[in-house]
Amino acid sequence: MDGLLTPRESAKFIAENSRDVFIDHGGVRRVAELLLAKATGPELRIGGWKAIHELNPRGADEAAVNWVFVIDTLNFSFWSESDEHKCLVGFGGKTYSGYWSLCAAVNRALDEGIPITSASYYATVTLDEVRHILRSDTDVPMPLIEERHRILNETGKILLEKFGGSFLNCVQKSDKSAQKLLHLVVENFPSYRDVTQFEGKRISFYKRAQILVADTWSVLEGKGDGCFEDISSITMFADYRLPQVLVYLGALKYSDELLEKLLTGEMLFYGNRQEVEIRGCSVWCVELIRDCLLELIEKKGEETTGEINSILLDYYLWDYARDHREDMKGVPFHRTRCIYY
Ligand SMILES: Nc1nc2c(c(CN[C@H]3C=C[C@H](O)[C@@H]3O)cn2[C@@H]2O[C@H](COP(=O)(O)O)[C@@H](O)[C@H]2O)c(=O)[nH]1
Repeated sequence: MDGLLTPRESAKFIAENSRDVFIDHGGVRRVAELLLAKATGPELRIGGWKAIHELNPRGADEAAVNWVFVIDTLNFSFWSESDEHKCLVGFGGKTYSGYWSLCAAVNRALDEGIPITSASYYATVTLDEVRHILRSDTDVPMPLIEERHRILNETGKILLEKFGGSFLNCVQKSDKSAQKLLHLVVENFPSYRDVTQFEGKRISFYKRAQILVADTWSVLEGKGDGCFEDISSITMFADYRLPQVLVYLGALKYSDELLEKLLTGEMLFYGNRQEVEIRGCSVWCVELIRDCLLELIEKKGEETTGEINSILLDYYLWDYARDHREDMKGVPFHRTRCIYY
């Protein structure tokens, strides 16, 4: 699309023109110092994706790549009105909420013999079947079930028509370029087109497309078809958890007016100025944290296992938010109901 800014350009432009969201450079440095202590640990490396998360596939084969594709096609909007009443999914003796409830539901379906990761199945899956597959153990269903059904049918049909029914074919068409894969995804799959406008410019976040590239890189362990030479060009993924944790850690600040609005639980519509500022400033904030961290590692002369990029920082901060849910209770996340994040 002409005049469309890349996610990185969009984030920089938004941060430079934001009125209600601000990056705190002292906070950026403090987060970089927090991460420095982890720089040589198991979290800030590609292997963490499998080692830390039991629901993620163990394999690196075509089935694992197609698991990632269907998960990231549905990877949006898990937040519930009240934290006490939410969708929960039991699997393997554990109970999962939020994003993990989706992974648990997909793994439960596979265990029940439902081929939910096969495009030939989900291209024509019915709404009732999707309701069964994503069913909650509580009386609160997973949000946006109808949209998830529509997107599964749409995405499955396109994968069958254009990529022989397997996302691995799409990956192989990218010639080991993360940017080429990102653009193949957004050009062919409409539900991934996370674009809007800000101050008269057309901006892109591509949150689900970027996390799809990142998760493909992770599931393939950065090897073979997943050896993207430009993987570090992928920015952090603009969801609703990362802003919350960046505010909690002091790297991001909201104006009093915006904070008041979020504390009352008011919804922000997709593309609303303040919603765009929250997402854009969060992406730019993580870029600055990464730059600061790489400087600190340089100064310390520390050897790290492989390059630390925005993907690994994002994964770490997202897991951190999960592990500190209680401590973060006082910091609101922004409530936008949409299919993009
Ligand atoms: N920025 C960013 N956002 C991420 C993820 C993930 C999970 N992905 C990786 C992490 C571990 C696995 O290994 C996956 O590879 C989900 N989300 C978003 O969060 C929201 C759900 O939050 P809660 O309601 O608390 O479950 C929703 O918008 C969802 O889209 C990530 O990593 N980064």
